[in-house]
Amino acid sequence: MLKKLLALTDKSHKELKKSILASFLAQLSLSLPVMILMMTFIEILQPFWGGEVEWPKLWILAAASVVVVVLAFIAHRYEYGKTYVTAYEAAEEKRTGLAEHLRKLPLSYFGKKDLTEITVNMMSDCGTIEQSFSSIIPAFGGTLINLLFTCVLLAVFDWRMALAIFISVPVSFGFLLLCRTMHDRIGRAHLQSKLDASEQMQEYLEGIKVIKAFGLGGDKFKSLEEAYRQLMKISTKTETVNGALTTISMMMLRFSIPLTIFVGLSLVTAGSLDLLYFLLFLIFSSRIYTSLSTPLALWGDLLYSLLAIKRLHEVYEETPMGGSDGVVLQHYTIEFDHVSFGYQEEAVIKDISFSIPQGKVTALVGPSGSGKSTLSKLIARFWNVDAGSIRIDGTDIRKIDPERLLTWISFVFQDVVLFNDTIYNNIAIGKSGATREEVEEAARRANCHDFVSRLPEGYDTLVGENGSTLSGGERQRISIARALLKDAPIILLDEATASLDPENELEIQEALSQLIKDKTVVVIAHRLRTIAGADNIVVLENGRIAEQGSGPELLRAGGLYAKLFGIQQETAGWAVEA
Ligand SMILES: Nc1ncnc2c1ncn2[C@@H]1O[C@H](COP(=O)(O)OP(=O)(O)OP(=O)(O)O)[C@@H](O)[C@H]1O
Repeated sequence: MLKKLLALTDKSHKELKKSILASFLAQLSLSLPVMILMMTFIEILQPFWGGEVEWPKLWILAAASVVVVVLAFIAHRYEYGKTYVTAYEAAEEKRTGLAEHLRKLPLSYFGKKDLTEITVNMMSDCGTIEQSFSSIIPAFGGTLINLLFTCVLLAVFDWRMALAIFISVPVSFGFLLLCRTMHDRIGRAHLQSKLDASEQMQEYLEGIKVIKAFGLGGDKFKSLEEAYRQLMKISTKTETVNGALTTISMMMLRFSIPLTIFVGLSLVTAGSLDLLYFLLFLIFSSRIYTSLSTPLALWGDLLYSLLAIKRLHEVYEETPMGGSDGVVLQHYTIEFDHVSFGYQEEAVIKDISFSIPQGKVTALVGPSGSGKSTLSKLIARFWNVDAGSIRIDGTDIRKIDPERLLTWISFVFQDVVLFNDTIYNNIAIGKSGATREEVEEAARRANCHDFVSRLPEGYDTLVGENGSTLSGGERQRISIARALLKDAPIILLDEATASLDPENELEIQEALSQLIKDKTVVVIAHRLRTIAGADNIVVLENGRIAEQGSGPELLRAGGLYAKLFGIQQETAGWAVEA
């Protein structure tokens, strides 16, 4: 049950059971001295009701006390080790498992969820799991088992007194169970509010340049402030409700005290319970209620953890893209066969069929929003098509595992993604196990070597977050070096030189020429002169193919391509005028 409820792996389930057992043993080790004390009292007070003190028994009890102290020490050490180790292991397992799972999800998932939500899932929800595994679930489970154990033990002494002591336990937990819907509602609102505040903070930090440039500090800060005020309010409300419910349940629990006194006195008066036993039951019951306050106080936290775990597992319920990782491709001709696709309901690509021959350069052109980038990302299976199929070497790409498919494809985008790592490592991710010579050779061919050599630490220079210490052109060349190292047979280029100065552009054009030699290339072009020599130019308009052919053919045809070409010729002479 625990395994299903918390969606645990076999290993975590086993470890969690061990930490509950450890918590039980630790609590038992605290109860045992009280029992020994009870038995010692009974023994010492024997003369009061006409018996005799049995000294050997007292010596055994004294020895038992020493053993119990040692056991208590061991049990607490074991509990500490088990609970924390289990918690950190479970959180680590969840975080890495989640990261791995996310990698396999289609990009459409990331369209539905933004990055902040995923980050909160990974950090905050996993943190809640860490806390619940270290201090909530073991303590809760351990106390309940200890309670059951004590209940049975006391029932052996006198079942009527045990019943009077424990009767309020199911009542107060029953009350908490009845209030679960309220707990869940507030817990969900709290989690959502935390997410909203994180989103606001992320937007604030990401947009700090724009905020400064446009003087939006006041407005943006106000919405951030409001998000945190809301979080403060809902946090206070959560604590108030939790506190009130816990207090009520504890009061219910303590109803058993007068009941125990009443039952005890009745039994003593009727002569069926010794006064001494009655007093000892009273002492013991007060201890039980103190230890019971732990699970009652943890109840709210437990439900909150379950909500966080549930939210985390909604991510796991998203199905990764299927496909075999054993597919082998011999040729790299790409065919679009009546492909339609839309990010939402509306189709962005409409019944498109065309072929991208192996070893040739195919350019995709068209007005902004016509679907060029979408087509290139469909080749890499970032999304599955809605209708029709895309085939490489005759194999429908939906039959190929996405990670396997990407081994044959290299991307060079305008918005280069670099990791906050050394230049060397940023290039080396192109090929696992690449040698230093291979990395430097790729850097040379991508025109990176000269600028890298001028840096104080050369290839070991850290590039900052997303390469913030490098220029746009340098970042671009590193991404080309990475693609050169990967040496994939299919290259997808999203016109990489559009935003660069002429000198940088030349260097990148040279690097790109190296990259695309003998490859199957799909290039998305914004400036038509850069793809005038492409083998085939596919002109898109509103998600459909308007025309295709070579540059001269299309110019002669006088269609959309010729029109776009004409516009670009006119704007080529544009200049800022005072
Ligand atoms: N992730 C997305 N989610 C929803 N809609 C999207 C997404 N990406 C693109 N679109 C929409 O799909 C359409 C085609 O976009 P796409 O980026 O393929 O066009 P494009 O021809 O490459 O444009 P541009 O030349 O401006 O880069 C546009 O209407 C765009 O708004």
